[in-house]
Amino acid sequence: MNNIRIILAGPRGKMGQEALKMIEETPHFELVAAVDSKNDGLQVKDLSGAPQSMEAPVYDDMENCLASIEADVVVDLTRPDIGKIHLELALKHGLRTVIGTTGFSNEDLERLKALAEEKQTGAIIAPNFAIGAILMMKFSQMAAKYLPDIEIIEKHHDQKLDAPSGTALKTAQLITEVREEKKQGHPDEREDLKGARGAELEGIRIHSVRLPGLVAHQEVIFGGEGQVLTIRHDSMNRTSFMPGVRLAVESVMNIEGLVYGLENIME
Ligand SMILES: NC(=O)C1=CN([C@@H]2O[C@H](COP(=O)(O)OP(=O)(O)OC[C@H]3O[C@@H](n4cnc5c(N)ncnc54)[C@H](O)[C@@H]3O)[C@@H](O)[C@H]2O)C=CC1
Ligand SMILES: O=C(O)C1=N[C@H](C(=O)O)C[C@H](O)C1
Repeated sequence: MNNIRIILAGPRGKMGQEALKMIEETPHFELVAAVDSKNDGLQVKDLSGAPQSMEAPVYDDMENCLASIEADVVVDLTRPDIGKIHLELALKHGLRTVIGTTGFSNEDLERLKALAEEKQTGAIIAPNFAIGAILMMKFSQMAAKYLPDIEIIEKHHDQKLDAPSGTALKTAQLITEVREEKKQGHPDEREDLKGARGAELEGIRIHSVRLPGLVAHQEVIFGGEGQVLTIRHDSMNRTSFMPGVRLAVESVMNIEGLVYGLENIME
């Protein structure tokens, strides 16, 4: 297999540091540059938490990096607002792209899909890279056909910027593919404290918890007459996401167009 040359955006972040280790440990991956919010001109090995063997330049601007560096794939693990911009820039340069940030609207997805097709390149947006979380979403879609009253509780660390999580949104979207929109709870229920019933997507309630000590956790709760089914996934650390990042980088080399969700590339 030829080496896959990677530009990583967000190398100092919690996910970025894990991704650097994963790239270093993968024989056919090669880090050719990193894009950080600062530290232009340094080497990746100079960044805190980076492996000392990584002799790739750091850029503080994605456009400069793309203009200067030959690469195969851009991996973005930055922030919801920045991931979107980086994806568009990378696609315009005809580069393959793996995006771990969330917050893409349906309009964004349509626009970026058209751009990937126009540039005849591939992109993967993965709201969750953990294989267990993908299974949780698939099992939830399966269960929703039979138990259509559903609430989602997602719990994350208190540094998370977006709510609800991309995983909760993707779970709800997958469920809406197999379940009619429905009003849940009592027809006359009221919120005496705003937000008490959580957010709503086609009748599915989504509740977001943010606390120190948490990493990334989700429960999908299905209620039926005399029974409750809970499907739950926990990421205890960020290493849990790395097999999925590796799979996405390898897979994006062979796809054309935009793929939204790792479930679409898992065999
Ligand atoms: N898809 C998935 O499975 C997962 C996705 N995430 C998402 O990945 C992103 C990163 O998560 P964490 O590492 O926990 O966050 P973090 O806050 O620890 O790291 C984000 C990094 O991005 C950098 N950054 C900000 N603006 C930038 C720019 N313009 N250019 C380059 N770098 C920039 C920051 O300096 C920081 O080092 C978040 O959006 C999070 O929601 C996190 C975990 C799993
Ligand atoms: O910000 C995080 O940490 C995570 N973000 C993703 C999301 O929004 O679902 C994936 C995972 O839950 C961790």
